[in-house]
Amino acid sequence: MDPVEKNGVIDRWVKKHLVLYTGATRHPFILSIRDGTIDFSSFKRWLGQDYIFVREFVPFAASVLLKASKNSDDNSDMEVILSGLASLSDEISWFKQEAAKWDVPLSDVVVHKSNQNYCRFLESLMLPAVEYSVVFTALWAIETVYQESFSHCLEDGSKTPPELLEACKRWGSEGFGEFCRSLKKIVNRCLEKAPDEELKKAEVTFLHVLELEIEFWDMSHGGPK
Ligand SMILES: Cc1ncc(CO)c(N)n1
Repeated sequence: MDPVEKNGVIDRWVKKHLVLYTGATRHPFILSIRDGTIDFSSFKRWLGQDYIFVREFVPFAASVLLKASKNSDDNSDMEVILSGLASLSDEISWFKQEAAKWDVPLSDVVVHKSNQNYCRFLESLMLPAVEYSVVFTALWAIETVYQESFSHCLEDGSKTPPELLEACKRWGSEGFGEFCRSLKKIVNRCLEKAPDEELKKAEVTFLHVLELEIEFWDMSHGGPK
């Protein structure tokens, strides 16, 4: 393993903020999928809300792509982000299919407050003035929380209901894990070179993503509406 990856900024931050990080990646909602006790009405609520989130996430990812084309000193960044965007197209189709299967009408989902806050945060990051390393930190964190959460539901010994396996595999699969590792390498490289003030901003952004992810899971968790 290369030394940058082993001792990179990201690993330091994850260690430093482990309680919050674990709060986002081992949330009761995810644990209830893993132990098979999940209430399907919670899953349906998550499905409808996440479809809305993902639609907002597309322009955010596109804004990161735009920044990569202007600011990045490594040509391969763009290819990594582009592959992420391509899978988002597939993901939107999946949400539509899945929603039809579960009878979740996507056309009249009422956007929940926590989701709205999260989408507003994404919008604030799309502004041209927000640094590449800062938005890339957010991109990495957003994807990684899902990767760490859903892969946990696929580990040996988990009792994930068969109906939810496909959802877990979308983000929990080895392929998505590889994508997240590519993102992490890019963030670490950007942060190595970032001035202190920018580094501080990126760390605050990381923490903010973790908080918003926890609120998103909180919103999804619980019994029927
Ligand atoms: C809330 C949320 N966070 C992260 C992801 C991963 O793309 C997602 N689909 N939704």
